[in-house]
Amino acid sequence: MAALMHSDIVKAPKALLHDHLDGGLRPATILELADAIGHPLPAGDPQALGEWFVAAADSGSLERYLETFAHTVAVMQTEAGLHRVAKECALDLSADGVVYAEVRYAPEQHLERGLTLDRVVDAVNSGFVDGAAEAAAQGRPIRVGVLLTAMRHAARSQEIAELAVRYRDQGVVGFDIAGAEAGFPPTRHLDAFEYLQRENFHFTIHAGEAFGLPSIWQAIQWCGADRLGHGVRLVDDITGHRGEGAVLGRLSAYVRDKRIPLELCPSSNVQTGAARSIAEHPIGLLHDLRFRVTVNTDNRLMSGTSMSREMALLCEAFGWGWAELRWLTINAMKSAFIPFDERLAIIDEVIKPAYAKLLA
Ligand SMILES: O=c1[nH]cnc2c1ncn2[C@H]1C[C@H](O)[C@@H](CO)O1
Ligand SMILES: [Zn+2]
Repeated sequence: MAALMHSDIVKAPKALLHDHLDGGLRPATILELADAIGHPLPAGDPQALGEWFVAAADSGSLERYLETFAHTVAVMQTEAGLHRVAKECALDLSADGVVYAEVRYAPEQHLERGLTLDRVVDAVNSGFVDGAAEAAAQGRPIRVGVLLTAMRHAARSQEIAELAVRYRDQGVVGFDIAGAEAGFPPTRHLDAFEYLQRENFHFTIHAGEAFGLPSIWQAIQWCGADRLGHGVRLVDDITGHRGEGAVLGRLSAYVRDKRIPLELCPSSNVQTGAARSIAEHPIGLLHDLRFRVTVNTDNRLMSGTSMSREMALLCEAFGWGWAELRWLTINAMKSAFIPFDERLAIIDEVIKPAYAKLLA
């Protein structure tokens, strides 16, 4: 059977758990916002700027990949800029057929022009509300939940964790830490994670992307992460290959037994060197071994991608079809940070009926 086409996949409902707000701007918007504040950019038209981001992020190193965010974060320092970026994010995801998205960003990176943390969160939230309302009016409803990220090299995780909890009834559904992984273990932020656990709050941790098993082990066993951002290096704890009786070590077995969700981001991993190619991406093995695998975009701008494109690439590389896309989508929805009854409603009322038709 021919691989599913991108245009088919756009029409299917999708759930996205790992998408950075500051990694998903429209190039045209960056140009306009940068012009208004006099921020110099490496290219002068939307096409060339989009290509510049992908090429610069295609670096083979997480540290260099992260340098490209200087240009997106620079134009997200005002309420109007943040509102616009969030609104367009909701619209772009819904146009791609995403029905549920958790979008993350680090409020502490948006204070350069005098905003407070609360004003940053308010501006982003209102942008998402307006974008979701417009998407619904266009007949493509989307639910957006926000994750607040703390930067792992900085020292504001406790403050950001408290901010997330304060906004838990106003659109913020979880917490995360991101940034360079090597040299910045998750246990540096143990106080924040312990606080979040006492508050019965949800969090994910970027771990096992640029650094290996110790980072994943700390995220799960010291910090108590609900999910793993990437977690792709978990394969270092699995011996053997696809279809050849792979053997799980203690940590990978624990992650699988506990159904800890993996937020895998195939294109991003190829760009930062965490995987050699999509075809060689560990998602094939992790799928075969029935880990709780989810597919994500990470940074749509830096990877020139979308949920539908990531899925199309996987269908092409692994011969996957609607059955696998349904499995991935339900895995993601089961792993979302919104309440159980709301997750179930999206699975039963939106995802299952749509995939039943596609599979028929
Ligand atoms: O894949 C990633 N790994 C670690 N950090 C990341 C990744 N993608 C984005 N970030 C960082 C850069 C952003 O400025 C920050 C908040 O979204 O998170
Ligand atoms: Zn990420």
